Amino acid sequence: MAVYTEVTDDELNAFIAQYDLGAVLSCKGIAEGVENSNFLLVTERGPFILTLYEKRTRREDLPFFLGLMEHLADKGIACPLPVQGTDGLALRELAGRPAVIVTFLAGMWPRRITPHHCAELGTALARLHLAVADFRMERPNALSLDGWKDLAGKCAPRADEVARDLRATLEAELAALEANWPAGLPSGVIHADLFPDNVFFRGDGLSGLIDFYFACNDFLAYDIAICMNAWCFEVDGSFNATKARMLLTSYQKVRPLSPAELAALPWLCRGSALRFLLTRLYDWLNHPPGAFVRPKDPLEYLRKLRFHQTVRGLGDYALDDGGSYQV
Ligand SMILES: Nc1ncnc2c1ncn2[C@@H]1O[C@H](COP(=O)(O)OP(=O)(O)OP(=O)(O)O)[C@@H](O)[C@H]1O
Ligand SMILES: N[C@@H](CCO)C(=O)O
Repeated sequence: MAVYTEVTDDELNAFIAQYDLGAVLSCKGIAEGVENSNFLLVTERGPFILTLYEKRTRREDLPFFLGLMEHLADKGIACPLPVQGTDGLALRELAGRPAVIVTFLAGMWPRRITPHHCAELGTALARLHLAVADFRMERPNALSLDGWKDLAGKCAPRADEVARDLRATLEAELAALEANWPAGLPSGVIHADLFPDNVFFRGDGLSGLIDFYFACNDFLAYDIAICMNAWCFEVDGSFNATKARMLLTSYQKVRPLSPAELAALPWLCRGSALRFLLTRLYDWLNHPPGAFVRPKDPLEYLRKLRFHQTVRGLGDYALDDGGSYQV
């Protein structure tokens, strides 16, 4: 489970004493997630989430992530809000890790994705992209072309243990992406990890977005490509064009895409597939034996990459009308 760092009762009580949250009633590790240690913390003021930031989340990026959540909440986007201590600070230290308490968001992430979920997602993603237009902090995407090359280099010696010719596939794909990666598309802050487990629903309605710890500046349409990969494939590996249409149509009702953004989607989907293939492959090859967290399957993203490699244009996604299908 995703609790890499244990917290003693004494440490927790001393930590909570810095907030106006009353006494701790309970604090339980949350099994979901793979990146950070998360606890459901219940105090006399109600439920909160306590997060201790682990390996991939760099301390120097935390003011960007916390500032972004505050900005989004201020704009009416339902997302966790960092809780400040009595000294006005939200970011502090616990058990040797940077740590933050954020507000608890009610809802459940969808286990079985329907086209309706994708429509709700499209609306929320477009609203997010509009809401960040005046967010002034910046964070370059460390997991774009240069970051992929770095990860591919680290994985190369053992990549073929995971799939036949994977090393050569990665090298060829990196070269293709380098030659074809789009330039000049509308950019801004993107979520960059908006998988189903980061999107909460209450009943049929989307109730909030969580986990902004990969957010960064990049092409806005790249966020759509990440969502197409994470939401629009079935467990048997097939691409579900209806889900992608719902996603694109509802996104475009809030923020229409330019022809250049639509045309770039196949390459953005390839890049996004490679990004998650590489981080999963790295974790697969490097997770400590006996660790509680089960690394995610890199081959799922190799299959998605292979699908996108066959795509020559939006027509191959059955999206040649740019997803202007009426929901
Ligand atoms: N603000 C919140 N309100 C309610 N539940 C939350 C909140 N933040 C996190 N959780 C719970 O904790 C789980 C893990 O959180 P999160 O996705 O942020 O962790 P992570 O380790 O960064 O995961 P990931 O693998 O998605 O990057 C979520 O699936 C959810 O159940
Ligand atoms: N969403 C990521 C894990 C969290 O960073 C994945 O599924 O690979």
